[in-house]
Amino acid sequence: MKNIAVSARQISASIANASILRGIDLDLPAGRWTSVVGPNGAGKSTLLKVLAGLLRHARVQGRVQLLGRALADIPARERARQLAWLGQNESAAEDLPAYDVAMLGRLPHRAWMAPASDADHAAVQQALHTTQAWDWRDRPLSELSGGERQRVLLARALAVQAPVLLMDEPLANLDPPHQTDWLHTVRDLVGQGGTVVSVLHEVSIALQADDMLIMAAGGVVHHGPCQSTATHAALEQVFERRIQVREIDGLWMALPRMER
Ligand SMILES: Nc1ncnc2c1ncn2[C@@H]1O[C@H](COP(=O)(O)OP(=O)(O)OP(=O)(O)O)[C@@H](O)[C@H]1O
Repeated sequence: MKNIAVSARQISASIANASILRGIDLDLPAGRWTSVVGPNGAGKSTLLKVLAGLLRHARVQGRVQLLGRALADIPARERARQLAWLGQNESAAEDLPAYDVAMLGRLPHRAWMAPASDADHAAVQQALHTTQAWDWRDRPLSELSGGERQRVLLARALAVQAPVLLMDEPLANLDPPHQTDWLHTVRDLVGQGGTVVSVLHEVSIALQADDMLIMAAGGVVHHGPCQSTATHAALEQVFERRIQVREIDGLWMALPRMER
């Protein structure tokens, strides 16, 4: 049987009496990258927040397990070591230098008020080099461009060195070469046994994942391998056949469908 990193049973969520997620069941295998795609408003970000235990202002029903334990039973610090999070349009400590922002990812590893250890500095340095954000480590977050800022926030998530990494639109503001770098970073993490779940609007990048979770109207309409024709058909369907999935140079890509 596959090792399951994150599982959800009968997840429903409502905010201000509006139903946002409806009866979601899923098992996300460990050591794989799952991309979550679907139209605007489908509930992707909400689902990711539920999986991370971050949806406090909503009424959430159902059960989430992280690495075989009920998420609600895992103490906050331990959870923060096991599950790293990169949110969408996240506000962060804007006045802090990039290095210190990335160091925030090490907080779950540090004793209260303890100085950063050699291991903490090594993790932060490695993360900032991985996202190519090392050169502006001394600059405050508020002075960075959108893409530079995103790479620092990604470094913060990587610095946690958690076995499970959830990311909501991690490619926001990243230029194409850094999108490719992100792809390689995720592949490396998964190659080392990590589990990555990412909400993506860049469908061609999402198709490079191992598995794809396709959402619409608060539910999961398909969950399967990115290579499978059933996944490609579900993808074209959920986007109203306004995209088409094609193989180019051995890679599955989503292209706009030009005929109307
Ligand atoms: N705080 C909130 N109050 C009311 N409705 C909300 C709130 N947050 C989300 N929603 C609604 O829940 C639905 C799902 O939102 P969610 O952000 O999860 O969608 P999404 O699939 O991530 O969308 P997008 O692709 O546009 O980012 C949307 O209709 C949204 O308007």
